[in-house]
Amino acid sequence: MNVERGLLIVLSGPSGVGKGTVRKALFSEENNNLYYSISATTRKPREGEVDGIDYLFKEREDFENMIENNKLLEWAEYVGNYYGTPVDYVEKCLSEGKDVFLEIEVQGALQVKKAFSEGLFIFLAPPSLSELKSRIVNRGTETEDLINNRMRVAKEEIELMDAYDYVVENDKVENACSRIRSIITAEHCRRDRISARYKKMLEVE
Ligand SMILES: Nc1nc2c(ncn2[C@@H]2O[C@H](COP(=O)(O)OP(=O)(O)O)[C@@H](O)[C@H]2O)c(=O)[nH]1
Ligand SMILES: Nc1ncnc2c1ncn2[C@@H]1O[C@H](COP(=O)(O)OP(=O)(O)O)[C@@H](O)[C@H]1O
Repeated sequence: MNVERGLLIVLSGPSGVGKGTVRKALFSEENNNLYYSISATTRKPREGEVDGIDYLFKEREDFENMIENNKLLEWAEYVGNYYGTPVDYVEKCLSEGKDVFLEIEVQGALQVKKAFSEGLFIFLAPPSLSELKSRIVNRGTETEDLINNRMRVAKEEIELMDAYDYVVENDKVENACSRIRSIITAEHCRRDRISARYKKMLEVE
């Protein structure tokens, strides 16, 4: 049977805007056809993070082998560490008609856009730069140097938001989630899957 390919959904935006929080909220609800792609990284696990759930934690050498062997759909070096999307999982889901959700930084999202222009690209934006900084500070996972580094990168990333299909403001987590759900629903309708089914039915008539 010919299965319609799934939708590749890319959520991106500056560090600290709430990508992880919004993604976890989205996945805490029932998602019939949405699958999260777990990234590989050379970053050390934070307290409470679990290998194989939050990330696939790798040594630099292992990550570089993945790059060399084309095991990554995209990868980026971000504030001193590598992050990348294992390609096999994404391809397998899409070919089975499942929607795949990537939560990645901006350089990586733009790489995916080049390879998969049919993807759905969503930029999560903070209500303001000062709110972004206080979210990073309040999260308490970064030293002052790293915070300044992330804010510097964030400003560069925000300038790239027009390259995305949609910009979603993360004022409240539940608002951002409902906007993202609406966008996914609308995208499925836009891609005309139902009309393709009808065309087949009409051919049989
Ligand atoms: N390009 C790319 N970026 C990723 C990937 N996985 C995570 N990231 C991004 O890397 C950045 C740093 O992630 P992390 O160290 O977990 O910090 P946090 O997201 O700011 O809490 C974030 O913007 C993530 O969205 C990936 O597979 N590829
Ligand atoms: N809508 C929101 N309002 C207030 N705080 C938020 C919101 N979304 C996320 N946060 C908080 O901001 C901080 C950064 O969120 P996180 O999900 O780690 O961001 P990212 O994954 O984009 O780096 C966390 O402390 C989180 O609880």
